[in-house]
Amino acid sequence: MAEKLQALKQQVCCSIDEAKDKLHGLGDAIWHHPELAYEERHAHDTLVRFFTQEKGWTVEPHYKLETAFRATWGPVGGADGESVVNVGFLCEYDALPSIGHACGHNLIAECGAAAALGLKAALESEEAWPVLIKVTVLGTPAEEDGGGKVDLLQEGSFQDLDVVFMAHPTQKNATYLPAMAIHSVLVKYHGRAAHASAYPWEGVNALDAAVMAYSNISVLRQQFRPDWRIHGVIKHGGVKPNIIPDYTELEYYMRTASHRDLPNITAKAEACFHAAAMATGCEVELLFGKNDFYEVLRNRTLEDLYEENGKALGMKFAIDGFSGSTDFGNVSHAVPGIHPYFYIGSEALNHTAEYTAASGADKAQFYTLRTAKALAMTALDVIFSPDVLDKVKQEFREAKLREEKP
Ligand SMILES: NCCCC(=O)N[C@@H](CCCN)C(=O)O
Repeated sequence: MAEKLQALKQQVCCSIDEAKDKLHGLGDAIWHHPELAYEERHAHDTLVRFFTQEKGWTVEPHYKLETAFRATWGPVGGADGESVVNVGFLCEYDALPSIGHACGHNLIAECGAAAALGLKAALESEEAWPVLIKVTVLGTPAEEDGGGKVDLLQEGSFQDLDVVFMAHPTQKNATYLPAMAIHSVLVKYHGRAAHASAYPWEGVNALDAAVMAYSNISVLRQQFRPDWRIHGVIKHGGVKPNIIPDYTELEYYMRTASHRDLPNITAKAEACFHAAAMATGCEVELLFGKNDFYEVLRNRTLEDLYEENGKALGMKFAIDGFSGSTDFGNVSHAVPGIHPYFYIGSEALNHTAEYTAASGADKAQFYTLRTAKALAMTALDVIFSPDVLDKVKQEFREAKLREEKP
């Protein structure tokens, strides 16, 4: 049995290696054409074309969202009437404003596609499987802004999946990093314009409100728990020194270790925004983001298997580190899964121009495809033994119960 599983894992690796040029072409096409959240039309079309050209995939473009897609293969194996084990791989492909693929989501898309291709090839190489198996690739837009996975969860797109996999590029390999829950808000101050020299007393200064809000938050921050974060930018700050700004806009991200604390951090931040409005006489409007992201619910069974497979491929794993937030967090509360991080051959930091360069460099290819192999090998572990899937699901149920306790 163990030898058979090893042979299948070998098949995963060979198939991904054989497909490396077209997989590189996929990641490259997305990297060269960065698109913002919910606008990833080129990436969507590129991925849809890719899976349409591959044999055996049923592809659904514009799946529930304009720039989402689903590609499915199977079911294969098993006997009639058996329930299907449906393994999901997720592809992200949105970029950041101004700096392109500075978070390497082009590589996430490539990695998800590669893992799915590798797993399919291994499954095809074997005639008899004890269970019915299906492979699903979900193209999930808008991770950087909005949360396409949360939209898709609300549409029921994850309901028939048993386990989900994706991986995110960063400076090291890690089976897990503590992604934070996040809530966002757009803050708009409305004041009154006036000539800033001739009759300033007629004005109501919306920039003063924005600056006070920024300072209030900065003061508040020193009383935060170490695992809370808040950060913002002034998106509009006025147009000319001699016009008292009648409109300003800020955007803030509020993060906590658990989504249960988001209402607490939000209430504190709201007080800061309202205080600035009251002090300056401005009106304030708070527009909260449509989807909160949850922290990632861990599945150690999957993490351990992934680490074992990664190590067999030569990966070295870090045991600590920091992260931002991800809408995979919400997925992990609905379906067991993992969201490991992978090194791409560069020490550059995510969300910098240097990282954009690193995620488009040829050097990143080896690491991305190695990660895809480890994901597909882990999927094989789950498929190959019903006990492993039972353990994964049991751990998920227990984590949910713990998490739901008051
Ligand atoms: N953990 C993956 C990092 C990806 C990332 O940077 N995501 C953004 C999400 C912002 C959602 N509005 C982040 O700032 O954490």
